[in-house]
This record gives sequence, structure tokens and C-alpha cells, in this order.
Amino acid sequence: MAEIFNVDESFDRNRFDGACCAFGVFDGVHKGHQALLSCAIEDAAKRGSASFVLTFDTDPDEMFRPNELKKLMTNGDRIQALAASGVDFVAVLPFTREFASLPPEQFLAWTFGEHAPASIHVGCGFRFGARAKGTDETLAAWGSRNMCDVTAHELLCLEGAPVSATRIRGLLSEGAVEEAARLLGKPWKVRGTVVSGRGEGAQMGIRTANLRIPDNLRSIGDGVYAAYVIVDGKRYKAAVNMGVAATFADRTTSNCEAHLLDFDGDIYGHEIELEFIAWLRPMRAFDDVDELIAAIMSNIEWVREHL
Ligand SMILES: Cc1cc2nc3c(=O)[nH]c(=O)nc-3n(C[C@H](O)[C@H](O)[C@H](O)COP(=O)(O)O)c2cc1C
Ligand SMILES: Nc1ncnc2c1ncn2[C@@H]1O[C@H](COP(=O)(O)OP(=O)(O)OP(=O)(O)O)[C@@H](O)[C@H]1O
Repeated sequence: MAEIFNVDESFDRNRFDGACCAFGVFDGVHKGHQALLSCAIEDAAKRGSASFVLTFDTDPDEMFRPNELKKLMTNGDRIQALAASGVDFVAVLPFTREFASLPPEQFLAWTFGEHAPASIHVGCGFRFGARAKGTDETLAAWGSRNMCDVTAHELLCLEGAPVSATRIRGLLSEGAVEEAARLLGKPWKVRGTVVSGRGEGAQMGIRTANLRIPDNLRSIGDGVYAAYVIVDGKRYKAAVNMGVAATFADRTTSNCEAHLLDFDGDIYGHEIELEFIAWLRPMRAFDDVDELIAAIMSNIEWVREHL
């Protein structure tokens, strides 16, 4: 695990001397991000120096488009995933309004002081600084004045297009969890706290853990999915319904329900993790509760056989 530093007034910028940095937000730490991180790691190995990833404590989009944003992971999970990516150090910049308003040159001067690293790696089209005015060319011009090799890498393309967090969010919103997992390099996951439901699941003979998932992490479209659910470190197969149950839309508030196979515990108040594996069907309103039960039972059987 890499050591994580907050880049504030107290941070010792000498640490950047000679280092090779990958720079960006990295929501999802997807395969494109992993390719860029590998460039910084390989460069550092050649130079015999340290590899860094330079990122922000808060995703800038949370400040600029808070209502539309559907994130792939929390900021905390993103920083932990970067720390586990193979780099030596994670340097976390405080994304305050003041910092966000720095023009590109001042942004770089504040970040590095007199300690420009040996190299910076970004993807083509990378933007930074106030109003996203800084481009990879701005960065390269600053690099040539500060003896820092800047490389804007071709974006990794998979399945016909560049991999990006935006593309993965789009796939999840359509329920395409398998394709999203191929671009992420792992299934998409989300955590939520188990809250009480209306008790109708138990009456129907199908108990469900009702979850509260923060709105900005509900990247996935409504529908029924096959998933794994991790409870206190143990993994269970599950059939999951995302979205307000259409049949009971007037009476329910929960936005996600999971039926865990072969599980009979009381987990109210627990934080559990859902790992989405396959799309099963759209959610729909049923006129008859027996039909709803039959549909859910067949989803559960599918999960039992295929996961
Ligand atoms: C795998 C699965 C699929 C579901 N599909 C639907 C659906 O298509 N339409 C619907 O109205 N509710 C659906 N539900 C939600 C049930 O209606 C819900 O579990 C029931 O209302 C119990 O709610 P409660 O836990 O709040 O008591 C589904 C639930 C599960 C676990
Ligand atoms: N497919 C890719 N291949 C290589 N580098 C990439 C790729 N996607 C992003 N990068 C680079 O990784 C760093 C972090 O990128 P950023 O967080 O902007 O990712 P993104 O996936 O493009 O996000 P978004 O879709 O929200 O713009 C940046 O330097 C960016 O240019």
C-alpha cells in the first residue's frame, strides 16, 4: 500500500524532486487509469525514483455539477484504490473553491513550489486549473521551463472507444454491468446501510435487505440484477432490485433491495457491499402479487445456477 500525503502548507515538497507523477481525478480507477498509472510506475523504475499519483480530495465535478453527478466510487474509496494501484505515494490536493479558482500556472506553482517532479503523465485531452483552462500543452510548456518531462498519453481504447469514467457511468445507467466491469477491470460495487423495509417481502416469503444508497453513488439504472453481497467479510449470492418497487411505488421509500441466498441473519444498521455481476430484467409493476413472487423466484433461481 502506498503512503498517502495531503498536499497542504505542511507537506514537504522535496518529496516531488526526481519523482514520476500520474495526474488526474481517477474516479473508478478504471483500466485507462491503470494504464496511465503503469506509465508513471515504469518511468520511476527506469529512473530509479519514486512514483506518485497526484489527485484531489474531492472530485471537482462534485463542486461544479453536484446535481447531475453519479460517481463510480466515494472519494475515500478512490484514494484507497489509488494507494493499492502499485504507485509508491498518493499526493492528495485539497480541492477548495480557492484552489479551484487558481489559473493553471498558479495551480502548478502552488502544487509543486520549487520542486517540479522529473516527469508528469496525463492522458490526451487532460484539463486542469480554473475553468479547466489548463491543457496538456499548458502542462508541457510549464514542464519545459521547469525541467519536467510531460507526456500526454494516447487514451486506452477498449471495445471500440476510449475508456473513461463518463462512458462507464453511461453503461451503468443502462444496466450494462458486464461491459462496465470489463472497462473497470472489476465489477462495479457500491455500499449502503441496511434500513427497515415495509415487511411485505417477509410476508411474500422473500426477505430482502433494504438499502439506502446516497444519490450521487446511484450510478446504476433501475432494474433487477444478479450480484454478490458482502456482509461482515462474507460473500453471498443475491438477487437485487434497484429503484423504488414499481408495484408499491406509492408506499415505499427504499431505493435498493437485495435478497441474499441462503442467509437468515439480522443485519439492520450494517453497512453491506453490493457487487453487480449481471443484468436480469427491467423492474415492472405487477397487477398480481403472485406474478411478482413468481418473477422474483425465477430471478433467484437464475442467480443460484449462474453465479
Ligand atoms: C430480485 C427482486 C426483484 C424484484 N422485482 C420487482 C419488480 O419487478 N417490481 C416490483 O414492484 N417490485 C419488485 N421487487 C420488490 C418487491 O416488491 C419487494 O421485495 C417487496 O415489495 C418487499 O418490500 P419490503 O422489503 O420493503 O417489505 C423485487 C425484489 C427483488 C428482491
Ligand atoms: N483511457 C485512458 N487512457 C489513459 N489515460 C487516461 C484514460 N482516461 C483518463 N486518463 C487519464 O487519467 C487521468 C485521470 O483522468 P480523469 O479522472 O479525467 O478520467 P476520465 O476517466 O477521463 O474521467 P471523465 O470521464 O470523468 O472525464 C488523466 O490524466 C486522464 O487524462
